[in-house]
Amino acid sequence: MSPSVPSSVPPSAPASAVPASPASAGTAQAACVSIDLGDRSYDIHIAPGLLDQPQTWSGLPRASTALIVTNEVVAPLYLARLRERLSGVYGRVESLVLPDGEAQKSWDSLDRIIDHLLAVAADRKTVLFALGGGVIGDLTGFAAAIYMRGVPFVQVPTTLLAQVDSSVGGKTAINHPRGKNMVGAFYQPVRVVADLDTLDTLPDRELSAGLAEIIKYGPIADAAFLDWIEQNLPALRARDKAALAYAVQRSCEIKAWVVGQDERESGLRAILNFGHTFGHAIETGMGYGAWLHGEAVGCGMVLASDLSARLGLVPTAFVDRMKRLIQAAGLPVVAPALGLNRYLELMQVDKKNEGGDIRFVVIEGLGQAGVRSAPTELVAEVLATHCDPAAGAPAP
Ligand SMILES: NC(=O)c1ccc[n+]([C@@H]2O[C@H](COP(=O)([O-])OP(=O)(O)OC[C@H]3O[C@@H](n4cnc5c(N)ncnc54)[C@H](O)[C@@H]3O)[C@@H](O)[C@H]2O)c1
Ligand SMILES: O=C(O)C(=O)C[C@@H](O)[C@H](O)[C@H](O)COP(=O)(O)O
Ligand SMILES: [Zn+2]
Repeated sequence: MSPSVPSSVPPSAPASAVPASPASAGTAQAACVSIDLGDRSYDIHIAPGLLDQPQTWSGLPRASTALIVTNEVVAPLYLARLRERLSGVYGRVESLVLPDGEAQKSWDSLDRIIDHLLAVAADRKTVLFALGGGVIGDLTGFAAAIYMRGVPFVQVPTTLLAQVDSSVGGKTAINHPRGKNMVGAFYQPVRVVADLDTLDTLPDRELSAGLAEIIKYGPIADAAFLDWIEQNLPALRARDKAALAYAVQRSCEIKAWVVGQDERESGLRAILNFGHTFGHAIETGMGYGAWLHGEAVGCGMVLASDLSARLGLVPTAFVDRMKRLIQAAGLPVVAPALGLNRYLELMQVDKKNEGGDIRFVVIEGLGQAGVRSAPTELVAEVLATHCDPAAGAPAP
């Protein structure tokens, strides 16, 4: 089955709200994107300054206790401010500060969250707040899904990647040494609060990682957005707030539109995995954290674009276009030489696979994606073209 994208992607924001070029740089527009999932529907709030506004935190599920889960990098930056706001809402505001890094998406960290909840006698109404990037979001979301069979949680994403992707859609997980996100649950947050001002403190390398997932939405669903990203890449890299606001909003609109139709990835949702079959293999094969998720996805999109071309679905000019854009975003475009057999072994556990066939998200035309298996010889050609033994981990 090939879940191609239907022709009607969600309409773009009104032209007046879209920064058309770097010349129109300015202040960010506040936006609210809704994700329509029946009784699991929720809003994604996107604006600068949200963290400190009392109204951001009103209307959440009532409870006596809130637990903020964050990490050692984010806590000194934002924990006190979130705690202050939440203490006006909840009688007791607890916090748990974990170490930083992709390696924390583990049984051990999950156990620490569950143990902390039990130690503070958190009841089944306790609300969890995931304050941080995708690692904290995926981990806290999974803890929320399983603690007492499910407690509400709020995503407070503080990386670009988390604001445009991981905080939205309810995929929660931890990693396994054999594969990314291998243990997890579909479990939706009750709200997403994306304060654009938190991006001010993000290192450049992490900003680029977020750009990878933004770029992804163009070829899979919205050719006009791909054009816009190309034109506005310098503004995005310079952290122009209006450009970032639009990129976050448009990414969330597209993701909400996809997830609203296929919450549990029975078909269409798989297009959000463009670049991820190769990308997850790179992350796992290199050891979690050596390549950032966004870096591996960026490079993975180059390989998946080339595979699309070799399958005769897009012209080679499209591969060159994607490679140029990904490189210009500050992302690696040369994959590590793990060897064909190791790549195949790693991709053999991909969640999209069916009946032993490795399946890739391919581009079938600008703004349209599908999921297909490919002859091993073509995969080998792609790897031979884009892997280099000199491509170690990207420089921190
Ligand atoms: N659930 C999903 O749908 C989904 C989607 C995409 C990615 N993911 C997952 O997300 C993870 C990657 O997320 P990520 O890129 O946010 O990585 P991350 O969570 O590791 O954050 C990146 C780095 O930035 C730091 N940081 C966070 N906010 C900061 C801020 N405002 N200022 C300064 N530093 C800050 C973090 O401590 C970390 O060092 C991966 O595990 C990936 O698998 C999940
Ligand atoms: O939300 C989705 O669906 C995605 O595929 C988004 C991806 O960017 C994200 O990395 C996700 O965690 C990958 O999911 P997985 O099912 O391939 O582990
Ligand atoms: Zn991803």
